[in-house]
Amino acid sequence: MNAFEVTGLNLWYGSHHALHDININIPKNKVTALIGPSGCGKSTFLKTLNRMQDLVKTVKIEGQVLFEGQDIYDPKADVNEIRKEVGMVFQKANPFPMSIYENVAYGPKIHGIRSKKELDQIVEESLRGAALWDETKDRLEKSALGLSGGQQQRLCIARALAVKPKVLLLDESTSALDPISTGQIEELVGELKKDYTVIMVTHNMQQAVRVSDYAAFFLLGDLIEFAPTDELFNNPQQPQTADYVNGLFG
Ligand SMILES: Nc1ncnc2c1ncn2[C@@H]1O[C@H](COP(=O)(O)OP(=O)(O)OP(=O)(O)O)[C@@H](O)[C@H]1O
Repeated sequence: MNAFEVTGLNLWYGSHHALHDININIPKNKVTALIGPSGCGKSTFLKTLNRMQDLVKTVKIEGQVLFEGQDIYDPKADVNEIRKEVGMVFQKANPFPMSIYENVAYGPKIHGIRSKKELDQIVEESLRGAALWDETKDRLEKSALGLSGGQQQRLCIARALAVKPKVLLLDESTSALDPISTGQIEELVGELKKDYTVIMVTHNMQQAVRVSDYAAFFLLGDLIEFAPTDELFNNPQQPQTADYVNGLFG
């Protein structure tokens, strides 16, 4: 079963044609890594999956992106609902300057949940889901800005989980972290795929190998190859993929 079915996707920033005719089916409840050299369109593609590109004025998009069979670019599609179902965590942790509890409760409150009991439960579940509960349960009222970088990034994952998404998009979410925090998030991603589809941009090929089930290799706006991660790294079908995974460029 696929989470996303993308057909003939093209994207321009003004006159710059940044994604060329992308066709890919991204499987549900798996981890898919987007890899490729800097500037090849990984983040651009990731952001087409929850319409984050709508925020960039010069962007033009053609083609189709189906999420669970629904066309997310249909003029009648509800963008807020899409962004609730397809959550995103960025490269740099960006907790709100408020308590740990309020960071996680923020999204559910915006979506209309008022009951303290229900919010308490969502906060606990989300922090547990992000492997942060044990470290924070005694300091929920303390500022989120007092957490370490790795804890802040897991808090951002908890914040994304709190609105009960189906998909998590991670845009180089470990690139600013030390190896121990990176390892914790990689372990967490392995847990998350039981309940969520995870799509992650990573610069780090070892990370893609460690964490992902499928990998998509982008080069200069083209999707060159998409395959189970083992196959893409050990038996690439395209010469450009072979050169990249063998470290010839990038
Ligand atoms: N908001 C924007 N406006 C104009 N051009 C952009 C914008 N964002 C990205 N681009 C251009 O689109 C191309 C793809 O960028 P993108 O950030 O998707 O690449 P990437 O593969 O994620 O790179 P990196 O690994 O360095 O983050 C680049 O040429 C970039 O300069």
